[in-house]
Amino acid sequence: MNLIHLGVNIDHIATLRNVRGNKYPDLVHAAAIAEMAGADSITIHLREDRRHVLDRDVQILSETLQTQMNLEMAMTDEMIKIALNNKPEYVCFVPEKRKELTTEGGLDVVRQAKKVKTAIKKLNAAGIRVSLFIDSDHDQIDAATSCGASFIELHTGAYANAKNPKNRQDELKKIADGAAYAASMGIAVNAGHGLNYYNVSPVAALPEIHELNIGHSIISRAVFDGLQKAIADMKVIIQSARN
Ligand SMILES: CC(=O)[C@@H](O)[C@H](O)COP(=O)(O)O
Ligand SMILES: NCC(=O)COP(=O)(O)O
Repeated sequence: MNLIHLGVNIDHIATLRNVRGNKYPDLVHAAAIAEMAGADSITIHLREDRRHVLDRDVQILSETLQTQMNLEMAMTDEMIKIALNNKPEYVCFVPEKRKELTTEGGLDVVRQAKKVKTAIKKLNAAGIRVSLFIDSDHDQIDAATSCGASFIELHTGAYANAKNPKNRQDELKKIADGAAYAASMGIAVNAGHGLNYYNVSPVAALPEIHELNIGHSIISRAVFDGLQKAIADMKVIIQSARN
């Protein structure tokens, strides 16, 4: 069987923690559960605005992860320094816009090929492999290959957000075409963004895809999956206090 890997993105555990400035829910705890459940890698996106994952999380997770860290980040000197200090197995360069709710598009590797190449060289020299989060476009795939990236991650957001079946099918075709083209160029292919329990299967079926990175939908489902027990546990505690 052609195995596919699952990278679990735990950003939104940090969103929940930061909203109250608490110590919980803790990312180390979340990552350990994800790994015990079968995650092949743990993805975290250290955003420049630190809206969820924090520098401290990267540092602690780099000491505790049993699998592999896929550190998503903007391609800036500050972020590259953080990666070099923490040595994740993978860095994935992602474009960031300050006001976006979540990542809106792929990295323009064609336009900044020289900068991408230099950054990849620096990280590779420290033993860190680099992935580029790009749209499914032949020119971008060619540029990623010639810059020396180990992987590309195809942005599945347009597919996931498509409002009608025809658009969704068109977006799926683009991803399928990009995956096949990238494989023919000899570069490994991951994919992710906005994948959920209802839309993931057609993407997972594409044979060239090595790993899917999925976060928001998994963390969201976990809330409902655990809600009944969480309430029952609290009932036991408050009732026991009266006994
Ligand atoms: C690159 C990508 O698709 C995800 O990492 C996404 O950007 C997660 O970041 P947020 O959790 O901040 O949306
Ligand atoms: N790189 C994509 C990712 O990490 C997960 O994104 P999402 O499932 O939270 O949209």
